[in-house]
Amino acid sequence: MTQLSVNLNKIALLRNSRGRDFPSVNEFARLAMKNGAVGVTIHPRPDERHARYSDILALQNIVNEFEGKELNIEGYPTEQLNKEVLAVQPDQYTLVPDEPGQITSDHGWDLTKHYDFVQKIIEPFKNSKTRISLFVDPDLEQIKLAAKLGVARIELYTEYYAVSFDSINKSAVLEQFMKCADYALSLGLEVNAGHDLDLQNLPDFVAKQNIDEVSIGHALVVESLLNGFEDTIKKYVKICNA
Ligand SMILES: CC(=O)[C@@H](O)[C@H](O)COP(=O)(O)O
Ligand SMILES: NCC(=O)COP(=O)(O)O
Repeated sequence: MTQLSVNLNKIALLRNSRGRDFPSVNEFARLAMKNGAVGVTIHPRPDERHARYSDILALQNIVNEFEGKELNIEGYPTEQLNKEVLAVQPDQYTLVPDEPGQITSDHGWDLTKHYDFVQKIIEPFKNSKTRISLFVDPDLEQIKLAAKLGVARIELYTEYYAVSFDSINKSAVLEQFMKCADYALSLGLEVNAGHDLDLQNLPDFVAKQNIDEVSIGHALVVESLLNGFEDTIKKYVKICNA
C-alpha cells in the first residue's frame, strides 16, 4: 500500500500573500491527516516564499497530535536547513539538489559528482530519529549510489512520468520507473515518489509498483479548488489504497 503525504507549500504560498495566518498551514495539515494522509510535507526554500523554517516545528507539533503520522521535510541541505531539521527531528528529511532561486525542483542528485558531499551531510542524522531520503531521477546508477550511501529511502522524481502521461511514451516511461523501483527494493531501499503527480496520473503509477509514499501538493491544491480539500484528499487516499 502506498501512503499519501500532502505537500502544503501552496497553502503556505497563499498564507504568505497576506499578513495573517490565513489560510493556516497547520489547520490544513490537520485536515489532511484526518482524511487519511499519512502526514504532510513542506519544502522550505531559502527565500521562504512558501514554507518557512518556523513551519517545521509548528507542523511537527501538529503531527504529534496524531498517532502514526509523519512530517517530511524536503529541501536542499543548506547549513540552516540541516540545523532546523536536526533540532526538530522530523520523521523524514528528503534531500533535494535545488539551487537557491529555483522555481521548483527539476532534477535529482547526481551522486557520481556529489557522493562525498551527501555522505558528509547525512552523517549527523545517523544518530537522529530522522530517516534520510534522496531525491533521484529514475536512473539505476544513481539508485546504486544511494544504496551505497546507506540511506533508508529514495524519492523518484516523477515529472518525467507526469509529462509522458498523455503521450505514446507512457508505457515505456512507466516501465523505466518500475525497473528503478524494483532495483531500489532489491538493494534494501524503500521508495517514495513525487512531483507533478495528480488524480489522473497517480492510479497507473501506484498500481504497478511498490511505492511507500507519494508526496503531492501542486495538483492537489488545484484539484481542491474545484472539488474541496477534504474530498480531494479522500480521492487520493482511495487511489493509494486500491
Ligand atoms: C522535491 C519536489 O519535487 C517537490 O517538493 C517540489 O520541490 C515542490 O516544491 P515547490 O512547491 O517549491 O514547487
Ligand atoms: N516531493 C514532491 C512533492 O512534495 C510535491 O510535488 P508537487 O505535487 O507539488 O509537484
